[in-house]
Amino acid sequence: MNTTRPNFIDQLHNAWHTQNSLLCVGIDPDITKMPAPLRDMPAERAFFEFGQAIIDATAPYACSFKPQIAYFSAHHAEDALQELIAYSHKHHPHIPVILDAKRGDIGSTAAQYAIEAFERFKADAVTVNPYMGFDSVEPYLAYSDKGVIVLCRTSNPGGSDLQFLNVDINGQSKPLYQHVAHLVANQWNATGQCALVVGATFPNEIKQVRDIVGDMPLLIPGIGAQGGDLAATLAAGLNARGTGVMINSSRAIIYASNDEHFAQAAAQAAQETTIEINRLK
Ligand SMILES: O=C(O)c1cc(=O)[nH]c(=O)n1[C@@H]1O[C@H](COP(=O)(O)O)[C@@H](O)[C@H]1O
Repeated sequence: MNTTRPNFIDQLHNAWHTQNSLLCVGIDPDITKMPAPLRDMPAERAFFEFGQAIIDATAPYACSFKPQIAYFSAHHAEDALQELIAYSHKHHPHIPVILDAKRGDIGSTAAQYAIEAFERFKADAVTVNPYMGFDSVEPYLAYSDKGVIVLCRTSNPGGSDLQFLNVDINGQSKPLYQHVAHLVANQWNATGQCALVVGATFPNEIKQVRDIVGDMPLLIPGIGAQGGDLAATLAAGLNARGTGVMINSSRAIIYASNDEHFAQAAAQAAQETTIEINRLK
């Protein structure tokens, strides 16, 4: 369970300040959107080269990286993901890497997923689904220096199917996502390693969550390709210190261009997004 990486929450606070950035660069490699020379390579090699170029190009503008595991595992490219995270740790050690896996299962299986995230991939944090309750999240919390980022109010339209249902807690009715925010803030986060996912497509709900969780970090996907409102998101999500958020953008940055200058285009998109975030905050 030992790792030489610093504690995720400390890394994040450090990156917010030293990088002057609240931008999380999402790494969702899709071979069909890559430049021609990469499309012609075996997936494993293409994913690593693409990811490496994106990481190097966007590192000056990022507070975190978030590779999405499905893009790799769907194409038998988990080794490329592992290599990419090792590359990021080596060349950009001050930038935390979040493994977006959205895991959720009974404790014994969750323990294996935790090994996968933290020992195999050596991620600094992982996204998890709270639907199966506390014992499904506990195995990740056993890694005390790692971040555990719990889905709360997701960015997709279907998130409302369950997360918006009212639940009765001690005679008080509230939407399920608010109950998740309360649970994580008041019970699951005893070790201070938790964060929550809230979508930029729902700024009103981000505000509700921020009011419940105090300064807890929020991972906020949904700007860029999903059309979330950046200004409203920042107004709702920043904590009292003007930080507290990882504003994720994936496709709008990594596919800013699909010609041979894709990395330069990604750097420019990341820089512009960071400048815009800093202007609005
Ligand atoms: O946990 C996530 O990262 C996540 C949660 C959520 O509610 N919505 C959401 O889009 N995501 C992820 O964030 C990324 C968004 O990508 P773009 O829409 O291309 O910026 C994808 O990797 C999604 O899987």
